Parts: sequence; structure tokens; C-alpha cells
Amino acid sequence: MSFEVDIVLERGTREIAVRFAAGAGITALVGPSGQGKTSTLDAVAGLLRPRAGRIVVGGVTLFDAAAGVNLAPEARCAGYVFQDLRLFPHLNVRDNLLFGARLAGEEAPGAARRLSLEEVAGFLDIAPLLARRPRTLSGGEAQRVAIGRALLRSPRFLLMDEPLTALDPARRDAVIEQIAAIRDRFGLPVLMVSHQQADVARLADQVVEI
Ligand SMILES: Nc1ncnc2c1ncn2[C@@H]1O[C@H](COP(=O)(O)OP(=O)(O)OP(=O)(O)O)[C@@H](O)[C@H]1O
Repeated sequence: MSFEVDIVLERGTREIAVRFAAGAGITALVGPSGQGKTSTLDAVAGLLRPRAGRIVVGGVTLFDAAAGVNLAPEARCAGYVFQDLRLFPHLNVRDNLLFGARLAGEEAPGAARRLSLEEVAGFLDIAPLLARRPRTLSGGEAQRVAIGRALLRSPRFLLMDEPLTALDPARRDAVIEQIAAIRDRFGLPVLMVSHQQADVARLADQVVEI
């Protein structure tokens, strides 16, 4: 199993229970607004501590409340592409990408092969953008830079929060192809939140409704 999640999250006064087990490839997390999709990604990344339960990714236990396991975010080796991207506005594209590589630190057990900046920039077609600041990029370009930053962390798995929503149809097709290529070329499990039925149908190997 790629992702085994069985957790109870506390958000404000609400309790959200999320339970699924997903195989290899791309898993789409779908469901109504406010149901806890982003919160689930945050919990898998280690940014939100569940009240109870267990999270296992690729056979590694990241969180187990009963056993007292709660790996720090950096020890989980997640590549997280946030919904709002969170590129650093004062850094150019090269330094935004290198920030991902610096965070990766020592090679963690089970982490993907370390990729070079050149390799990632070539793969995502962002080499011509390296000297630019994020505010000068189009939505699709910024999205690819955020994906590149996540890949440079040598992640064991990728978390993507609505990676296609802000894109026009042409850019959308390009990013869909790149996400599929990441799965096929790097063999990374991907947990992706999406609202778009058509994108889910094109990309997802399995769909989890929460
Ligand atoms: N920091 C927070 N403090 C309190 N409640 C929060 C916080 N962040 C989110 N929530 C609440 O937790 C619930 C789940 O939010 P979450 O963003 O995970 O849902 P979602 O399924 O990703 O929604 P959407 O599809 O609209 O992005 C919502 O009711 C939301 O209002």
C-alpha cells in the first residue's frame, strides 16, 4: 500500500474522521468543500497532528498515536505542492528550487534518487525562468516551479493540493502530463486533492472520497 490513513482530525469545534488505503500511483482525494481534504494532506505531511489514529506511507509509519510515533515533517520526506504554491517572493526561481534541495539534507532512507536542479528544470521546462522572481511568472509557470521545488527535496512521496485548478486548459494538459510523468519516471506515490472530475478521470489510478 502507498498510503494508509486512519485518523481523527480536530478542526475548530469539528472532528473529521478520514480512513482509506491506496495502492501505487496517483490517488485522488475528492469530496465536498470543507470536508477535510487539505487537512488530510497537512496531517500526512506532519503539519497537523491528528487527535488519534495512524498514517503509514510506503510501509513507513509516520504517525501512530497509540504507539507514540510522530515523525517530524522533515523526517517524513514529503514533497508538498501547496494550493497557494508558497513560493518565496524575494527569491528568484533558481533559489526557490534550491531551497527544496537544501531542505532535503542528508539522503533519507527510502528517499527518491537525488535529482539535480538542471535535471528538474529540464524535465519541467522551467530552465529559461531561473533568474525570474515568482511575481513575474504565469500561473502555469509558477505551478511547475512549485512542483520542481517539491521534487528537489528527494521526496518519498508527493502531496499536491489542487495542482490544476488555477490553470487554463492548455497549461492544464501540460501539467497533467508532467504529473503522470513524475509517477511513471520516478515511481513516486502521489496523493492529490482535486475538484475536477475530468482531471481525476485522466490522472488518478484510484479515487478516495471523503
Ligand atoms: N486553521 C483552522 N482552524 C479551524 N478550522 C479549520 C482550520 N483550517 C480548516 N478548518 C476547517 O476544517 C474543515 C476542513 O478544512 P479543509 O481545508 O481541510 O477542507 P477541504 O476539504 O480541503 O476544503 P476545500 O475543498 O474547500 O479546500 C473546514 O470546516 C474548515 O473550515
